[in-house]
Amino acid sequence: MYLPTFRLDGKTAIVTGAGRGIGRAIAVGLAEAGADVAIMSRTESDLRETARLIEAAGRKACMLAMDVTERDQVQKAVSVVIDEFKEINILVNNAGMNIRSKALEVTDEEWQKIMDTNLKSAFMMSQEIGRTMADNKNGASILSISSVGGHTALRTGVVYAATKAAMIQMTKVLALEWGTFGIRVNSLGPWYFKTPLTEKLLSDEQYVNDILAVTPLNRIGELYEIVGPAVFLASDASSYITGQTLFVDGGMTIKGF
Ligand SMILES: NC(=O)C1=CN([C@@H]2O[C@H](COP(=O)(O)OP(=O)(O)OC[C@H]3O[C@@H](n4cnc5c(N)ncnc54)[C@H](OP(=O)(O)O)[C@@H]3O)[C@@H](O)[C@H]2O)C=CC1
Ligand SMILES: C[C@H](O)[C@@H]1OC(=O)[C@H](O)[C@@H]1O
Repeated sequence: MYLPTFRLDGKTAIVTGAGRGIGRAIAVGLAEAGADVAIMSRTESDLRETARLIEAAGRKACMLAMDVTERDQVQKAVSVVIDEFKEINILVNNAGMNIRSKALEVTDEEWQKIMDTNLKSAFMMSQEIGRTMADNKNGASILSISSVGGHTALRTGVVYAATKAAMIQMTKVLALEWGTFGIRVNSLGPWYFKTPLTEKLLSDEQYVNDILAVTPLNRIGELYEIVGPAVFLASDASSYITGQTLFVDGGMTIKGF
């Protein structure tokens, strides 16, 4: 038999920023693949809807309304999830935001907010959960949601791009350090998907035309198209893959002329 399993039956996962958008899609997709899923964001009503979808998929949901930029809240949330699920096999660092200022207009507050939400949160979550994964040596998987903006220049903000590029490097170094514990660390680099973060931009016809002009598949991605790669990297089907970034971008990052 050559085909490995893409299923996650008996596994447990944590997804940050799972209240809506890509995080909700990945959280529900992991549940549909068999995992019990802990979900984190600040808006409880959003989390309740995601939890409903996870339970509709027949899996357990553990809801944590919290701020991923605060170390004490991260530590408390991880401890609650360990109490509930006993161990954590999969971490998805998805929480993120952007303030699309031109470089000359970026304020110190904007810098800090984007850095804390996108990068510091992913590192703190990886540290706090990596500790437990290292103890369990159970073949864990950490997946961070970077962006094509971590690989190529976008007009959507220098600070955001810096956080997403840093996530790609953080992925490589954590993969190097934690391979000995059997922990795999990878990233996904999405191009545009329609979510609350991008809804306004994607309602502008000219902006969408500009996107399609640099996208070989000539269309915007559908949320299920980011879920498949996420389940792949979370599952044993990618058991020999670590330190990598998989761009889910309709070909945008290879666009030449
Ligand atoms: N959509 C796209 O086209 C692309 C998105 N990405 C990346 O994908 C990830 C998800 O993006 P997307 O789904 O579009 O974004 P959304 O804004 O739709 O969702 C972001 C999620 O993160 C949560 N979140 C934000 N800040 C915090 C915080 N401090 N503490 C806890 N949760 C927080 C939000 O909930 P709440 O505000 O209630 O806390 C929300 O659930 C981001 O990292 C983004 O950079 C990358 C490339 C393209
Ligand atoms: C593709 C980018 O990650 C995405 O595009 C946006 O406008 C968002 O702010 C992100 O930068």
